[in-house]
Amino acid sequence: MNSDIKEVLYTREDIKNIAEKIGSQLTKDYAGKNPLVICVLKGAFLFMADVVREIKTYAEIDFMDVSSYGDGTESTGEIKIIKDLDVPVEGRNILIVEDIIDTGRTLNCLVALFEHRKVASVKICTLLDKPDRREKTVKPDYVGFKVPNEFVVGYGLDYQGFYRNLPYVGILKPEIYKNN
Ligand SMILES: O=P(O)(O)OC[C@H]1O[C@H](OP(=O)(O)OP(=O)(O)O)[C@H](O)[C@@H]1O
Ligand code: HPA
Repeated sequence: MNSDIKEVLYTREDIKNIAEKIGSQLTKDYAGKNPLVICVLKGAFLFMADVVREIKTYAEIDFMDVSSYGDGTESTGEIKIIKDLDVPVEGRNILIVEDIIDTGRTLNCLVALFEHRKVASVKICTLLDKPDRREKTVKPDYVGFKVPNEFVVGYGLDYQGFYRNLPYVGILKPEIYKNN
């Protein structure tokens, strides 16, 4: 699996450090606000686990499974809600935790959905931001790292279901996905 990686961008240590930094900011920003912290499955599961353990104030957590249509390296439009939240969100302060913002379609749709559900506030925390690929407006509030316009995997991010268990973020060798 490691041999499919062209370059390691962020190690587990880098990610641990940035999660601590973001977590301490979130602790300040959300003190007294009882946020609902939402993990967007599946990609955000590891980063979510890191970040919530660094939030030192009351916070509820929930999970949503959304997927862009299609299953290659290109996302193809609208999102599909596979699993919705367990709790109502009207009037809540929502923090969405994501692994990556790429074209922005997923988060653009999700933010619109939460606004439609009349939340008090909605903010975005993402491990990775790939701004060069943006098609839809998304303004992340907490960003771990900006990544170049390359297909990255690991630490939750997949290619066709694999590589999520890599303990780092790396660039996938193009020959891996170009052969498919
Ligand atoms: O900004 P975008 O172009 O919309 O891309 C970002 C989204 O794509 C990935 O999810 P995916 O739909 O592949 O599902 P997964 O999290 O289960 O891997 C990623 O986890 C983000 O949710
Ligand atoms: O670079 C990426 N890697 C994995 N999944 C993704 N979903 C959007 N962009 C990416």
